[in-house]
Amino acid sequence: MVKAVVLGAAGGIGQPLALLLKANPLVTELGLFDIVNTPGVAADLSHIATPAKVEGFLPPDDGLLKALKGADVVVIPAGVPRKPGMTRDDLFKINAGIIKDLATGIAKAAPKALVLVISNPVNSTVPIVAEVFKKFGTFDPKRLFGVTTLDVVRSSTFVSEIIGDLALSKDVVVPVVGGHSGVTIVPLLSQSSHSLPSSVDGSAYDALVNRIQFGGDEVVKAKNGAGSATLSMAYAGAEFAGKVIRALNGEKGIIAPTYVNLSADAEGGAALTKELGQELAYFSSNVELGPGGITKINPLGKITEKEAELVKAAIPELVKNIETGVNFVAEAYKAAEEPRL
Ligand SMILES: NC(=O)c1ccc[n+]([C@@H]2O[C@H](COP(=O)([O-])OP(=O)(O)OC[C@H]3O[C@@H](n4cnc5c(N)ncnc54)[C@H](O)[C@@H]3O)[C@@H](O)[C@H]2O)c1
Ligand SMILES: O=C(O)C[C@H](O)C(=O)O
Repeated sequence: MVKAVVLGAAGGIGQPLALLLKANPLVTELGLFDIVNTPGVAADLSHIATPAKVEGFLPPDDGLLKALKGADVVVIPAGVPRKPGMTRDDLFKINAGIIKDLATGIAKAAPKALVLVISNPVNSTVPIVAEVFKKFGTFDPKRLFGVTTLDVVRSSTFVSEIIGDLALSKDVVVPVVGGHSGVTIVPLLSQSSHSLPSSVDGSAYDALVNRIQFGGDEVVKAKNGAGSATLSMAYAGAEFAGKVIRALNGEKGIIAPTYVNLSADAEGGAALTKELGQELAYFSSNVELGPGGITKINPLGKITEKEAELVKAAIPELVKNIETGVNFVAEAYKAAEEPRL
């Protein structure tokens, strides 16, 4: 029995993601929350012949808390997307407050849930969720994930395109580490499950790395003001949520890269910190998943000099993004009363 909840379920990502979760036979209950349209989305999905019982909630009458009650997994794609010319950090002003409020709801109604954050800027929204949970005394780093799967999906696709066989893309695995924006997205192409042709060196290698780092911009530009990646993100979100749910269900040996608090596994965090050469509270790396969330954070392992340079370039940006998230919550609570459950 698994209850999954989508916060922001009526949006561009939320709707197809809810569809894919409804299609997941392991999901037995699906709660949908948004500030608009969830009753309609829920009614529509509820006619699909799969096990999940679907319910939609709106803000009145504690809709958020009702949607979250009993949740095992909460996926958050709520918030505004980019338009051309914007960076993900430009979304912080609006999305930070939305994420803080939703995290408050989770702390109150589903403190044991596994929480998967999609809303941008992920490098900062994940620390916001953690800081809110700390205020409520419910923070468990093993249960909090920044969803970076789209970068992994893009890497698989772009690498198989270069190999010349898109049919391979479902098998191509490229670890992507760091964070989820521009230079913080670091593909470890040397660890790709499928070797790149030897022609992919020098400028061709740089172009591939750049395409993976800025794949989001490609979609934002093509959508021309109508938002950012939604369908590929829903696919990626469902893939990651599917892994988390399989692990929750007792399946062993599930590994995925995700942006996590490095205290989730003190030993793994320390090993990674040593590799990075400096302390960082959050970083995306391959993690092993179990029924309670993260069981192990894997270090980067053997990387090339070029990849080490990319990691080095990501660190100052990550430090800044993490600090922005942490400070936002500190400021928000400064004047306000301490939260109470
Ligand atoms: N992590 C990633 O790889 C990744 C990929 C794509 C998009 N994103 C991010 O996901 C977010 C959503 O993108 P989208 O294209 O679905 O946007 P969208 O505007 O289509 O949908 C967002 C939804 O959030 C809802 N919402 C707003 N405030 C809310 C609140 N307080 N509570 C609940 N719901 C609320 C809106 O009503 C809307 O339905 C954006 O921040 C975007 O940048 C992340
Ligand atoms: O690019 C964006 O703003 C959305 C998302 O983070 C993406 O990578 O597609």
